[in-house]
Amino acid sequence: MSGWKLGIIGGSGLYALDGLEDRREHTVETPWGPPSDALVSGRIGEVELVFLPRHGKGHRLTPTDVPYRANIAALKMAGVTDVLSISACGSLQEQYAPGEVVAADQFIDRTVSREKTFFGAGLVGHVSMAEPVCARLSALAANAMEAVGGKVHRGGTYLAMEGPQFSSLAESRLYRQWGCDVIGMTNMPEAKLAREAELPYATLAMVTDYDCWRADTDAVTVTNVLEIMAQNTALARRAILQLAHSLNGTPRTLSPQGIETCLDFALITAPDLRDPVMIDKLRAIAGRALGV
Ligand SMILES: CSC[C@H]1O[C@H](OP(=O)(O)O)[C@H](O)[C@@H]1O
Ligand SMILES: Nc1ncnc2[nH]cnc12
Repeated sequence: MSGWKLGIIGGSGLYALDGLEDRREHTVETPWGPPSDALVSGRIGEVELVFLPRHGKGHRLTPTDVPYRANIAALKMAGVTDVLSISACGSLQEQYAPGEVVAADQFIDRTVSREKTFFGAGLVGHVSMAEPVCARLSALAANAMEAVGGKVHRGGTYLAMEGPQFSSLAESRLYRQWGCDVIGMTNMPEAKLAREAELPYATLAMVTDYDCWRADTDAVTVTNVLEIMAQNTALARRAILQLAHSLNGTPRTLSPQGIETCLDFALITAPDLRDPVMIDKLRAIAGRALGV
């Protein structure tokens, strides 16, 4: 086998992934509860994939209610090596038109009502989020998206808002002044949790609308988003399969950014004072670093 096992988190409009060989569905449980839905696993040649619809099939979960910790833990427990998010997003800049893709590499987290860490009392950890995205995975995903005809902008800042309401005009203008490129409701704390689980993470943010800041363009609605996402989804599916095809024959090596060992520099609680219950719970995502 190539050693690649891609975890794919499908966002709005992407609730299933066809075309996998040896397709299986597993209902799983994690120490943080059940993930958004059953995991669907399969392979393309030698590359394994595990698909999870972020909002559940039929889009049952709000961005606030998505069980981000359980989702990342379920993918880690399934043995995935890398996590690629596919997300709908609003454009905050003229140059990102609906139908195009931003391979975002930075985030601003404005979410306020979510569990954002696996750590806690009895086992404290602080990972670096200076480079929140795995540059290698992001480039591979961007290449795959371009190979199937997508227009990709490499790099960009994704503003994660709480939602579920879309932004006011004043907020949208503020985020533009901050230099943000796209806006969505889900990539945080997902990217933070992936890092805590030592999983390389990247996102293809698929532009569906111009939010509400652009003169003479109607403000975003779910109807606009789903209309564009219907076209984007076909492209996203092709890009995922292309990514897997492109990795066949390339044995996986560790991420050049050291993401798979980042907890070596993150755990601060004195070993003899660590809470055994927390250690046991964290075994699922941090067993390597904890030596359990
Ligand atoms: C249906 S529009 C708003 C919704 O779409 C995006 O979700 P995802 O990132 O899972 O594609 C956005 O973040 C909101 O959750
Ligand atoms: N304009 C927008 N704001 C937040 N999330 C979105 N998802 C898609 N479009 C969005």
